[in-house]
Amino acid sequence: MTPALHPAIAEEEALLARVHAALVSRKSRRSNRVSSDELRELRDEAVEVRAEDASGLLHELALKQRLRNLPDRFRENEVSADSPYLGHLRIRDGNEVRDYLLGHATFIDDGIRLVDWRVAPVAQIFYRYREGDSFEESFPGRDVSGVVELRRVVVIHRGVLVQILGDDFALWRGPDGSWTSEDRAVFAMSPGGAGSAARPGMLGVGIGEREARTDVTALLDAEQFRAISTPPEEPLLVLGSAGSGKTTVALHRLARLTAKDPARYPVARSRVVVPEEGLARLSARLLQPIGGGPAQVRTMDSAFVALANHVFGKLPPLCMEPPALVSSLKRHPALYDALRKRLGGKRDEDGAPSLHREPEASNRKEAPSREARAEESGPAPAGPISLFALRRRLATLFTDRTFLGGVVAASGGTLPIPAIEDTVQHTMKQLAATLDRQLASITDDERKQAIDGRNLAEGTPDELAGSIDVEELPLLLAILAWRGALRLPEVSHLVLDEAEDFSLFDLEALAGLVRRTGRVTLAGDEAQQTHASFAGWERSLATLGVAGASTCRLPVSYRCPRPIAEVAREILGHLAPQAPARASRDGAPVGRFAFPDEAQAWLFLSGALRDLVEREPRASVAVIAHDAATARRFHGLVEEIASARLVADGRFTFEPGLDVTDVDCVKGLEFDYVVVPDATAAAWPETDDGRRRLHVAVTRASHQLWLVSPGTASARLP
Ligand SMILES: Nc1ncnc2c1ncn2[C@@H]1O[C@H](COP(=O)(O)OP(=O)(O)OP(=O)(O)O)[C@@H](O)[C@H]1O
Repeated sequence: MTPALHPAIAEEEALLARVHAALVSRKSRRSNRVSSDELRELRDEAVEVRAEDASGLLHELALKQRLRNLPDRFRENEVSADSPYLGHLRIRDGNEVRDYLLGHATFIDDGIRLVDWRVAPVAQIFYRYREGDSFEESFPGRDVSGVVELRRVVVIHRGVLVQILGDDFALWRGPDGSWTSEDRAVFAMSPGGAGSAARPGMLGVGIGEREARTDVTALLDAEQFRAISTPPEEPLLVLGSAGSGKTTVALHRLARLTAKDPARYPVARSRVVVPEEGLARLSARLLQPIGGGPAQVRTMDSAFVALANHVFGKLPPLCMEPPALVSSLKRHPALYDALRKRLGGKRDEDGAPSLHREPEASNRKEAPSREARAEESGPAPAGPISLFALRRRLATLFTDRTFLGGVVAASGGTLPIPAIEDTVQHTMKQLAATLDRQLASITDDERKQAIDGRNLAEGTPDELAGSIDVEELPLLLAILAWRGALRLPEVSHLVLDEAEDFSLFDLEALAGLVRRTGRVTLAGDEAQQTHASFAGWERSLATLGVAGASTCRLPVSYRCPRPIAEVAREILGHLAPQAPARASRDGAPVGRFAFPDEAQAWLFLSGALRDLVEREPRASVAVIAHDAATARRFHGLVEEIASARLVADGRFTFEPGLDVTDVDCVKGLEFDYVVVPDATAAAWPETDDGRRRLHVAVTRASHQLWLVSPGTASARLP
């Protein structure tokens, strides 16, 4: 502990004590709030008492009246005594010195100025300047200038000050209450970076020992804050490599603009759409403390089911997991172009039956009036488009080998030829009469059940009869949009995270939510696309209706320490961006282990994991396999570890412990430790897709990565 830093600790502890005292005093004044009856009694008394007693009573009356009228904003935005603020700023303006505390709520009392980072103009100074910098800023109605005398990030956990990060030092309190100092560079992101001298052969760098993490709101860098402060009416695309803070920026932007102008941008009418369940859960958790809790966070599937319900009413049964190639074809830009040519015009061009029917016969829930439609999107079609007719037209195309062959040919090799036959066969099964219809002549219901009580169709190809693929919903909505017939309720702001995974159909449909406003934030990284659906940023933005969106590229990779960032880059090979993001810190070397077969590899690994969760029960550990079946098999080996969870559907709890999962579930997520248990050439092939998927898996680690290869190691591994 550097003795020169003692005054910083004393100063911050004294400040926290003052804040706590002010909070207690505010609370007791509030609990003294008086009812109207009490006030009336006091007033009556004041009229009746003798003159010499009246002044005391009147004073009490005035005080109680004032307490009663405390503004509501203090009631809504409670400052928590457990963690009242996250930053401390001192500025000098001439002879005047002022201290500000930065938090998630406003509290101005007893000489304490605690301001909400989202709305307080002074927050700009905190994010844009460092200690010793002179500043000049324009705040609404005035210009301010001065010098930043002090700028510290603080972590207060359960009411106790546990970390102070100055611009060039880091201090933290150990469990015994003693303080330790470090150079700030070692401490760039979160406590686990310390102890990075771990040997590569040992899993564990001490991350689990500390409980409190620095609030990322206090750590935002100037670039990130600039992106967050983009005017709310401007669409914004946030790019950056894995872990550069894209999600952080997108969600903070949403929280800030909805807090600054809640009437125009009501948070409850804002929407966040992400590809997978895990990221949806994480986004909802991240939004909570920054004031974005009421925003609607949806996975793509659930968002499109809701929108299709709104437009078409009741939907047929949905096939949630169509064969992989069918799904790739239905999300591909080549299909978008081919369908747009066939079905995109206001009139059917190929003499096929009309897709429209008269409004009376429609199953649309809220058919807009013709006048409304004409006003919003030019000439109205003959009537709302019928879901039934639309599906029939699509099914005709999805069983037309010549049409599908054209799509595959136009895909530039990104769709394989078997996608044609897979799509035809799958569509035929969906077109078949449902088993219920085939068995309509059997009247005894019991005879229509299997002996285990399940429906006869369950688990058989008959199950598909009458269903439509969930991927087809955006496609149906996009066709309506092309024909000027898509009417969706507008949202106040739309965030699309992992935007490289949104197909053109998805974007065309979602454009309906922001058609007139363009109020969107997209966050993405082309190196992380895990489907062949990405059509490039330019086309994606144009399809969403925000072709001129501002773009920012975040330059620092915060999540992964340097050794992991380097391995990730080598895995990407020619797909890596020209200018690599700067890794924010060093860390433990990546562990590489090769074994002749799975039995040995996994035996070794399960022992190492058992040790790790015992040693660091507070750490988050993920075993990320290339597919769900491998994850399930590996889980079988560790299931007796109390904190081991198999996560196949993205339902992460974000509790400490061991999650065994697969790469499709983890996009956008982060774990202290990541282990890839099947780092082999077979599991992660040498294709662009294979590289990107392995890259996604390894970049989930914020402290240490292990790659375990049973059999031939992936050639992609350095
Ligand atoms: N300025 C910052 N200082 C320190 N940590 C930061 C900063 N910005 C973001 N982080 C942290 O870096 C990690 C990665 O952030 P985030 O998930 O937003 O990145 P991302 O670019 O969306 O990643 P991915 O591409 O994997 O989805 C998080 O732990 C976040 O809290």
